[in-house]
Amino acid sequence: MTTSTIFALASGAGRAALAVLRISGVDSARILHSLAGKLPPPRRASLRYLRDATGEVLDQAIIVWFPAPGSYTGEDAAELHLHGGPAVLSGVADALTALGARPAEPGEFTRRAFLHGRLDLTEAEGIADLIAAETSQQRRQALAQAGGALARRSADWTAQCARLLAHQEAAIEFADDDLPNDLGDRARTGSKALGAEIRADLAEAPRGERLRDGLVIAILGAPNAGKSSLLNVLAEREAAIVSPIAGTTRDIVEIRLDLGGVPVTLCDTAGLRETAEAIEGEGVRRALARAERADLCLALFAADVEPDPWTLALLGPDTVTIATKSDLGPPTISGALAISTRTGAGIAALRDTLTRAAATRAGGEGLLTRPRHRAALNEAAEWLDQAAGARHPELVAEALRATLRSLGRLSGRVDVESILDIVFKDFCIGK
Ligand SMILES: Nc1nc2c(ncn2[C@@H]2O[C@H](COP(=O)(O)OP(=O)(O)OP(=O)(O)O)[C@@H](O)[C@H]2O)c(=O)[nH]1
Ligand SMILES: [K+]
Ligand SMILES: [Mg+2]
Repeated sequence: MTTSTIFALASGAGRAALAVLRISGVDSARILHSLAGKLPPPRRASLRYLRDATGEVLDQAIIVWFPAPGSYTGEDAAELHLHGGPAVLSGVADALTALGARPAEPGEFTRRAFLHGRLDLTEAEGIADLIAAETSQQRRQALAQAGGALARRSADWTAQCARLLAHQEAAIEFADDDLPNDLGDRARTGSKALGAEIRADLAEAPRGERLRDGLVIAILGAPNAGKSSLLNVLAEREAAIVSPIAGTTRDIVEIRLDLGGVPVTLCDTAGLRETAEAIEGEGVRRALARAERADLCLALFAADVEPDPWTLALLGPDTVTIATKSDLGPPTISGALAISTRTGAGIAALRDTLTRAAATRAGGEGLLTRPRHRAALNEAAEWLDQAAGARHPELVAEALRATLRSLGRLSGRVDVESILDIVFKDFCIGK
């Protein structure tokens, strides 16, 4: 299927104690042999001198030989555990190129693993997510997907659907016989049940997608409400400029937070007010746009001023009302969580509230983690509705075949070329 032999640095770039270089493809054995001498036993680490064609020693390295099919890609493959210096890496890369290997494209190792049936598309996506995971919950979700949680579910749906189709086709086949024949009814009721099963998982899809993407929380309020001060307290560093001058913040300032395992982008925004000043006006426009896109807004009202109409207009189910500067007096708005960045009062309670809010929106690992999954399964569920409602046996069978195609798109068994590029473009080189 693939004729070239590829190589790439599988570990991080830059000077390091070790660097792991990975090789995969039909020429791996020959290349490893000319670089390091006689091949070591499969999957056993051996210490070797690596030499180029002139016999010059490039490094002393640990090498591991993975003959096909027992490798990550399913092809003949090898790993070189080198000393992580730039001259070692360039020397070995030059030697590999001279021996006929070429640098890998991003995600090419995993793409080959997919093509050789080592993993399905959802497992490949899980690996990309695992590499990108920043929090413990993201890691758990990615590990489950890489370990085949969605692949197994999708294989189960596919098997159920194939069985329904077989019943339906049998019903068509034996329609003229005198045999009692409820197979067609079974296919229709089974389609309905399978559709309901898929829809139950679809209902949970937003959580998995949100955990993968992370939540966006925006801080909003009038100028001097204490937005930047709050961002700095939650970030535990001076990320944004704080000053007594109203209209200090103009650009959106973003920091990353880990709220109980849910990754969050917290955004500080320009104070909301009517302004003739062009730059501040643009800041207000951006603040409102961010509020629109945010999963959650923190609406801030300072104790020393009356609530402003701009911030009041934002209140709703996805806002947390916060009374700031509680050291200056009682809240001016009811139902608010009172905080003071000056004394630290209410900050721990706010952190708890935010962690709970994050957990309801993205907490717990989800089975479906990408819009691609949702699209394929929505399509499958719609075809199952058609199968359940169709009168003509041929139409039931046709709808079930379409369901199989939609499910195949999820695992990557049909329409492969069109989805491969979308999935593997997110990968890093060496994976
Ligand atoms: N007394 C008191 N002052 C505070 C508190 N939090 C912030 N301030 C002060 O309020 C002023 C404005 O704070 P910022 O954090 O810059 O307010 P902001 O909402 O970001 O303001 P803009 O960016 O201009 O919209 C600063 O002088 C802060 O020191 C607080 O809890 N108590
Ligand atoms: K300010
Ligand atoms: Mg500010």
